[in-house]
Amino acid sequence: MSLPTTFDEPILLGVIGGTGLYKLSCLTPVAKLTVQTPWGLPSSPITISRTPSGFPVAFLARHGIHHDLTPSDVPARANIAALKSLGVRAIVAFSAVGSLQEEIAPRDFVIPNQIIDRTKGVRPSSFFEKGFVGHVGFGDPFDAALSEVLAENSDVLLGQKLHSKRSASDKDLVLICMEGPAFSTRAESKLYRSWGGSVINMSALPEAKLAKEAEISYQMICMSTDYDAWKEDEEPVTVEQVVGNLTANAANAERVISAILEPVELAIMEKRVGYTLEGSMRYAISTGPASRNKQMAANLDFLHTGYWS
Ligand SMILES: CSC[C@H]1O[C@H](OP(=O)(O)O)[C@H](O)[C@@H]1O
Ligand SMILES: Nc1ncnc2[nH]cnc12
Repeated sequence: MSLPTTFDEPILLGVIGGTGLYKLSCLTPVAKLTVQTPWGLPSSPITISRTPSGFPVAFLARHGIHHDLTPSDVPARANIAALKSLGVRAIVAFSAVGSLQEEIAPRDFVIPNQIIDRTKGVRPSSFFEKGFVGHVGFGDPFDAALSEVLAENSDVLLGQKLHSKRSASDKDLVLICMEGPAFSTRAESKLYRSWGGSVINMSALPEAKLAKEAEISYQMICMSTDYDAWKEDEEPVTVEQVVGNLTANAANAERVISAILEPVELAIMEKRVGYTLEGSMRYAISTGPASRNKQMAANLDFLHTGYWS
């Protein structure tokens, strides 16, 4: 059945699916949008569905619906800009991750609060470039209010643990984002453990940075699929292991998705989530008005309409 290709209401919540999550199977799609942006097309068409109480949710498959994009090739700027253009205020992003700590078992879920960047500078990582320079604060890469709503509502796993930082005194949950596509060596994996890494993936960056620049609240929910390569008594991770654990744990992923969508939508409607960054980019520009590149200014107007025009 072909779906409508337009949708006229603002869509406040976006979900980005990672490896193994190519659609929101708990919801029925009501529209499928192809959104062109100044940074190209997103990884996939954006599917709109409604939650049981009628809130629209926008879903995007990070690697494409057939998983044909490597982590380095994901058009993250187009993905974030496309969601922003639909009115999205908050993004819940899913990711398959390796565990760097014994206590985070494969199939556990993790809501990290910090990131260490181990990408290699090959991914366009900002909407701001030469000719229009802007700087965004990234000390706290994830949105604390969104993270709290997710932590409160995700503890629905059968037989597995949810790891989240609920108070200032809890240990940081640090996500290492590496370039890939090859997995880490054993030596790298041990190095990341010595840095305090909790989990590792190839996808949090630049997604999280771009969401900040777009003034969108962003939090990643990670599903652990393996112990990476640091465990001497185990074979290092393979993609079969990742996919096997994702498949075996699909019911828990569904449970988490079904449990979080409505509380997050409600938090956005009540402005508890999705508004902390509003207006922050307006004053984050270093280039003087007369010296700004006109094409870039036009592109940025797609993201933040009227801020600098
Ligand atoms: C297929 S294993 C490595 C791959 O899985 C994760 O993808 P995503 O974060 O989109 O779920 C990881 O980041 C790598 O891209
Ligand atoms: N060990 C690992 N390293 C990087 N990305 C991953 N995604 C799932 N497992 C991973």
